[in-house]
Amino acid sequence: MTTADPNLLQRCSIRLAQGSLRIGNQLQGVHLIRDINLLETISHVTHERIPERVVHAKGSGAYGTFTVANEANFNIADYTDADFLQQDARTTDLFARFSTVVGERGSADSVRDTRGYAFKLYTKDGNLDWVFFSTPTFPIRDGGKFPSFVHCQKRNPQTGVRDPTTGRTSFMSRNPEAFHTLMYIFSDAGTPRSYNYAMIHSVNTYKFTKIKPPQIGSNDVQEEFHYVKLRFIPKLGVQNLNQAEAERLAGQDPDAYQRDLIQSIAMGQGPGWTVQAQIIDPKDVANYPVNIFDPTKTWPESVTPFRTFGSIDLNSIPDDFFEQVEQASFNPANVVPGWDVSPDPNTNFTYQQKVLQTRLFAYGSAARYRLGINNQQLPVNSARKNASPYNPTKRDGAGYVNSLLPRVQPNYFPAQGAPPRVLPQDVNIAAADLDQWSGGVIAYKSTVVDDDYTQPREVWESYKAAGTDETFVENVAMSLKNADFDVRQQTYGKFSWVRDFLHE
Ligand code: HEM
Repeated sequence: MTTADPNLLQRCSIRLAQGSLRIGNQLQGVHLIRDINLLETISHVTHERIPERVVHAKGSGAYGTFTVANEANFNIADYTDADFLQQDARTTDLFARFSTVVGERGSADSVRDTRGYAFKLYTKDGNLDWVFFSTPTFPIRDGGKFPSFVHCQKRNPQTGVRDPTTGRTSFMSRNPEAFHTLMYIFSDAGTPRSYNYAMIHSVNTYKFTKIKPPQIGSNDVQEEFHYVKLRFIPKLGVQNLNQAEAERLAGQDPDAYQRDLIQSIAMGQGPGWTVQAQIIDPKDVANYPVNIFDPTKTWPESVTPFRTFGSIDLNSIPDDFFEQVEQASFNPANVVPGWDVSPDPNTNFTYQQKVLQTRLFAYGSAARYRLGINNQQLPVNSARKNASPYNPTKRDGAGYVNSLLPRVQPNYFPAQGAPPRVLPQDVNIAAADLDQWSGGVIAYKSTVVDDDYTQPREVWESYKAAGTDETFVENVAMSLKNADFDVRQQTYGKFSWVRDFLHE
């Protein structure tokens, strides 16, 4: 009657794994509260679920490495003093999670959507998260629109059904800054062959930073920076499904992308990406042809070419999906010295963008709700043991284990005899004019101008040149076929800003 399993329930053996202790015979008996196994295992199964991510709920994860691989006559270390980028061929371990945006945890992988690509690089200076997309742009440029942007793609709050009248097109047609992103989502790039075959883009603008040594006779340490966008090119090539193939696959195998990721790694043929950067000097921003902080825009390659500086390769899969993939939490606010967020500066541009700044709050908030205040101590999220700096004031709270902190350390700083936990010197990070702000509070709402359609038109011309324009129109039509007349008209009307042909 005894089944010994030392790994369960505080390591005590299970006495009655599949039955229960009861008084009385057979089915007429009543349970005993001393049936510890029954009480513990039932309590555990009723607590198994945690909230799924409000977006990007369906995802897959894998481990791998980032390797510095500079192209000829280029050295990324000229722009950043991020430790992990200082030497060619230096490798850094990483964890990656790939996802769809809209669907719930059980939804199909191959539906038309953007794909999320999140990377956690376990650097010596702590964790750096790159939380990126398959599309080069984002549909909104004001964080205040994010709740509506999410809800419009989710289920109708009355019926629980996802329907096109309350859906993506209804919202987007009233927020035409989204149309550049829709140009990508409604091409076959909206249904990649699997996660392994898609482009990856940072979308938001970040900064590479580098500390300049003090001038002779001065102690003033200055930080110089360059604005940067990243792009990763799949080593397996970009491969997409058409609408019919994607629909068939969604029915046949909703987990097809996840399966492909796992199987390709198991066979030693895991996916990889070549990592590239577009880099802009802050002094060139004012006269740049587009607002470089607008996530609905791309930076023209003809003006700012991509430079290759690294490679990402995935080589192993987590041994516990819930522990490592479901409990992973990424955050663009997880930065390391040498990489920083862009400030979305308030210059003389006609509108401001606050998407990245909204994100800096949103991900930590989501992680605290989903995983608790000590989410960063979960093994997949925590910095590696050899990472030097840490913050001793982040102590206690539910689920606190903190095996990474040296024992017997004060929970404040500076403290007598404690090791250094802060950067050795104060740095003047407000070095550039673009980082100086002043002004009053304004209630701001972004407006759409004709120039917002310039890049969508360019994308449309590229489809015509490649012969994929018909496919794009079919994909739009398929997604709108069940929508209300008004929504269809509104959407086609907005696409006519892109090109009259689409309106016909
Ligand atoms: C205002 C804009 C945005 C807000 C407020 C926002 C917020 C969120 C939230 C709350 C989550 C769930 C996090 C969690 O539960 O752990 C999430 C996930 C994610 N977001 Fe965003 N997001 C925004 C824009 C973007 C953009 C522009 C990108 C890409 C460039 C992006 C990429 C991702 C990815 C890849 C994930 C999944 C992370 C994972 O695998 O756990 N998001 N976002």
